[in-house]
Amino acid sequence: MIQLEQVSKVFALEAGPFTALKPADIHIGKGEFIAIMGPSGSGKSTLLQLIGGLDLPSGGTVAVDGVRLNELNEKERTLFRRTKVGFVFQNYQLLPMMTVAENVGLAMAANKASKADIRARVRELLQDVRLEDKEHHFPSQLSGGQQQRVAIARALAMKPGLLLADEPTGNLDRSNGESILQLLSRLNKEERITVVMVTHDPHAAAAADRIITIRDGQVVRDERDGGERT
Ligand SMILES: Nc1ncnc2c1ncn2[C@@H]1O[C@H](COP(=O)(O)OP(=O)(O)OP(=O)(O)O)[C@@H](O)[C@H]1O
Repeated sequence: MIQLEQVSKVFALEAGPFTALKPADIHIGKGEFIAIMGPSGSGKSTLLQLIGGLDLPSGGTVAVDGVRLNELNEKERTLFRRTKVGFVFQNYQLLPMMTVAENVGLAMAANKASKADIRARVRELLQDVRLEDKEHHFPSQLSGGQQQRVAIARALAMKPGLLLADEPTGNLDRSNGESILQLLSRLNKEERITVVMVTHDPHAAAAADRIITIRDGQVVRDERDGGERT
């Protein structure tokens, strides 16, 4: 489903070029649940952004469902992100002036879906994350765990096959973090959504079926079910 071939990322800094990701080959199959681990600054978020087309590599290619992201123009890449990928962030990134229902329906509204379709899908999603009674609340009226569940519902609005989560449990206590991990696992197992989650928490990573470890911009380990792959 996702193929990274010799993908690298170099940032041009005043002090000179800085390599955030050294050339890496990573293949992610449909329906996998992957954790990307590594110390702070090792390149985890950079890798996630390349997979999701939020950024383009300096070298190599990223292909999702056979589509090479570097061959898309800006408009096509925006459409790709909006329809094929769901993004979840550590700080939820909900819009504070919009209700839960409006936040969840945002991508559909941007894609010009009808009001009735949006209402039906939002209801379905909020049931899925067990927040059907919070439809008219504003994000500030919810707990962190609830806000993250809204963010996950929002990410799923366009029925993407791929969910990318950057430290989704990073701001949550153990029990709220646990419920987010269970939700991601259920979406992965029951709805066959491919999940790629960045985390530095080994407990969170244990929810995944495969753990890719990065250090200093280099993939140093790729482990599945306790057995090493590379
Ligand atoms: N836009 C940018 N411009 C310059 N340098 C960047 C940029 N984005 C990331 N970097 C650098 O690339 C390296 C990798 O950053 P990245 O955010 O991928 O790390 P990370 O493993 O996700 O870290 P953390 O766990 O702290 O979030 C860091 O040294 C960072 O400073």
